[in-house]
Amino acid sequence: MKILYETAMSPLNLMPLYRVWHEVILVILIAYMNQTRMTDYTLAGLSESWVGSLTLNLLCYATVFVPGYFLIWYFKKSKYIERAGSGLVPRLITSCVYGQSYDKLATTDPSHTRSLPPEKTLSAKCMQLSFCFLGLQVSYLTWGVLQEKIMTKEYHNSEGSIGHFKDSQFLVFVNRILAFMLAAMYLTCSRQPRHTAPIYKYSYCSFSNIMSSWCQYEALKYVTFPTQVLAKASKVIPTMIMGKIIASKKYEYYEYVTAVLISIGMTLFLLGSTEAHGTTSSSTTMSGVIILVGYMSFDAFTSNWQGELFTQHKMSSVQMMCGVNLFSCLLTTTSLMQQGTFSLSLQFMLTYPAFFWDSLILSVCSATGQLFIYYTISVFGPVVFIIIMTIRQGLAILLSCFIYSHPVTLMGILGILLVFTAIFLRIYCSHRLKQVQQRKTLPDTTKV
Ligand SMILES: Nc1ncnc2c1ncn2[C@@H]1O[C@H](COP(=O)(O)OS(=O)(=O)O)[C@@H](OP(=O)(O)O)[C@H]1O
Repeated sequence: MKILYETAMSPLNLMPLYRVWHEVILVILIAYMNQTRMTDYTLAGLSESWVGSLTLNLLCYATVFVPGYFLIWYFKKSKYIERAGSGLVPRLITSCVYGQSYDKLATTDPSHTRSLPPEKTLSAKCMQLSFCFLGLQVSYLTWGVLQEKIMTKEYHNSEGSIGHFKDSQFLVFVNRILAFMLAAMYLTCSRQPRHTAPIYKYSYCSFSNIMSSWCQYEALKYVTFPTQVLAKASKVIPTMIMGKIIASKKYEYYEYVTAVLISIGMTLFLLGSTEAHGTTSSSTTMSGVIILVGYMSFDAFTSNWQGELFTQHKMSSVQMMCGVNLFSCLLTTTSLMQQGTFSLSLQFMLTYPAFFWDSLILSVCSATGQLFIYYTISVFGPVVFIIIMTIRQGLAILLSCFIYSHPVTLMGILGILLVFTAIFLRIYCSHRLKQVQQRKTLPDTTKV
């Protein structure tokens, strides 16, 4: 049994294992088609229903995750770390599977024994928050405009042909590859804290991030505009619930109350200021509700998991950006290649040079936006980040009302007032709470 296990898991045998996995996928697909009486349909047909398209995507991602899972399991089971040498490959395997223990580093690396930075003053914190807020708004407002342009614009070339680009997964890939390259370049030229997290841990939030993007695009086909607005405007509530599940976080009452007020205010504003365009559906179906719940859960998981990684491993935001995008590139490339759409999108890029330039600017905005995302989560945590992103949706609508001279209704104005009151309340209560806590701890410190 031991010999069988060792032969199967030997690195030399990994290629056949990988091929076997492809065979397994084909068998599952055929079984799926048989079971659902879809034998006459092609894979393209399968991807037309959301369940089919989701199954296809998940199977493609599984070709990365399943071998990865078995490799990690094998290295841990065989206690690889105890016999790992000092070459490049052992170091790489150790970083991917185990990371470097923070305690171990503290004894060897002086940069890890330094004391914590002093607590920032209120005005310094306000400056930092305004920096994150402005950075996220500018990057993602531009990104939103460009994304809509790419997905709706007709592209022309010098030979007179016209084309529409429709593959959102390719856009996600283009955004991630540039972000990964920029982060990797920055890491090689700058001094960074020692990286302690096992690299595979980034794959969880990378997967949830890709899945939340997929759900977001897919949901548009199955839900009415008000349902979609309600889901997007109330993202802060699932984020807090997920924080309780993942990190056992405790929130104060004022945080729950202001989260609900922000959600109600944003819903009123978005419903009061926009018309129901952009959605192809005139009714909300069960499928739509399932996909929206998926969107909110994956989105809430992503930022909370990232927040937890920052807390546990103290990596820099660029290290996080590099790690997450590494897996996002791996997952999206695998899926695009296996579904045969990668070459089609590249072909589109070659045929329509204007599309190349639009995608490049889109990825630059996305990469800048990601820098701000990771910085905001590392300094202020996932809930503040989600509130800023929720406000972004409101600002995007306000901007379009301003550009296209749409009026903002009374309900919209009430919504804005409610959101700002809730934010003010949140800042005020958090400040008051800190003062009370400081007063409580003051007698203890004077005794010492
Ligand atoms: N936590 C975290 N980490 C990394 N990237 C993230 C995160 N949250 C949002 N995003 C990316 O930001 C893009 C906009 O996301 P959303 O449309 O969900 O944001 S929002 O609706 O404005 O709240 C969107 O980019 P694309 O995936 O390229 O569409 C999200 O993937």
